[in-house]
Amino acid sequence: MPNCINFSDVGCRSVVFLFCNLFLTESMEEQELPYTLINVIGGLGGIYEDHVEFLEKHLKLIPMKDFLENKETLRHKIQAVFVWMHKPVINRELLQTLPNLKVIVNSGAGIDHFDLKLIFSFGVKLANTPLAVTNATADLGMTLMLASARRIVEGHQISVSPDTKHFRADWLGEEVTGATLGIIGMGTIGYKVAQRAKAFEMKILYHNRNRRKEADEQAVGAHYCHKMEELLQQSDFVMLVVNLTPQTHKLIGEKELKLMKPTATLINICRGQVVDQDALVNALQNGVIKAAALDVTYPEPLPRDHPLLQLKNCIITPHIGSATSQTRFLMMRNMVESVLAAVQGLPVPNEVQG
Ligand SMILES: O=CC(=O)O
Repeated sequence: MPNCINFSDVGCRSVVFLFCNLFLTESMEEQELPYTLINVIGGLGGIYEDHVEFLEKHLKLIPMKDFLENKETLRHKIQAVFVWMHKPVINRELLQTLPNLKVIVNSGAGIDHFDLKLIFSFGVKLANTPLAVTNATADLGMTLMLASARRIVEGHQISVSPDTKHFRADWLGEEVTGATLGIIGMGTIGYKVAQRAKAFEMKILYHNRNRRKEADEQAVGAHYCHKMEELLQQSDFVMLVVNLTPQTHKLIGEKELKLMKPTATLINICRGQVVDQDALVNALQNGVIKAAALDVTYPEPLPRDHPLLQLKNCIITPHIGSATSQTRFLMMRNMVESVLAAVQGLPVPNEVQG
């Protein structure tokens, strides 16, 4: 029975697919498609083409533009809001406008862009897609670490440059194999990073609010650092994988960067605001640390004249942790599944607890 599935216990992507299939097939037959407001700009233009058929089979999608043009007719019908990629504007006014709203579903794991107290005060549920994004995001963390260590972006630029004199025998990167990786935030994604780093024979340190079970630590050979300072001082690569909360806002600032080795690299795959960006620019310009590799910044994208974009020792990707076709499709399916469960009054998979 779909309402018996505890998705938080499901570790295997294929099992999630299987259960989703059962759930979606049953619910489709029994229910009128739920009216779902979707935060895309202009028609369904912000949705991947190969998602549209699936989405329209299960949900009656109302793009924001259509909603705004026919607010009075639609507002009582909307049961769900589908927040796809863009930062949503879920504010009091919208919540007041939608009296029958049951659930907001968010693509991705991070929910720092929602006012949870406000949403829950309207009796509305919130669901995200934390399981779907773990592998792709951990893969990107490894990609950034390797790309930075081996200077892949510079290497590419040299290779495509018309000036062949750019090839230099003394052009060297750093070895990842055997180096020390400090993971700050050992949730599901942090742990996936550790599993991958183990295969690179890295020494793994981690800092987390709660220490992991001994068996988890042993499985990846990770050593717990109660004090983050200890991890910063010892690591060759420091990877940030925390949720953005008031406690983690600018967690890494001038003081923390100074604790890092001058040969170390900072990798950020969580949220830009976890790092004091001005302090990072200063550290990269003055050799306080060797390099940075960032999938996240603030704002996103950075203004074209931002100093981080001028630095050779900083590589930046445009917040693409979950951006693989497989993961994005799974996220979308998980979100549909949460909408269908909520409108049927069933336990909502991936529901964020208040
Ligand atoms: O940023 C990506 C996510 O929140 O999953």
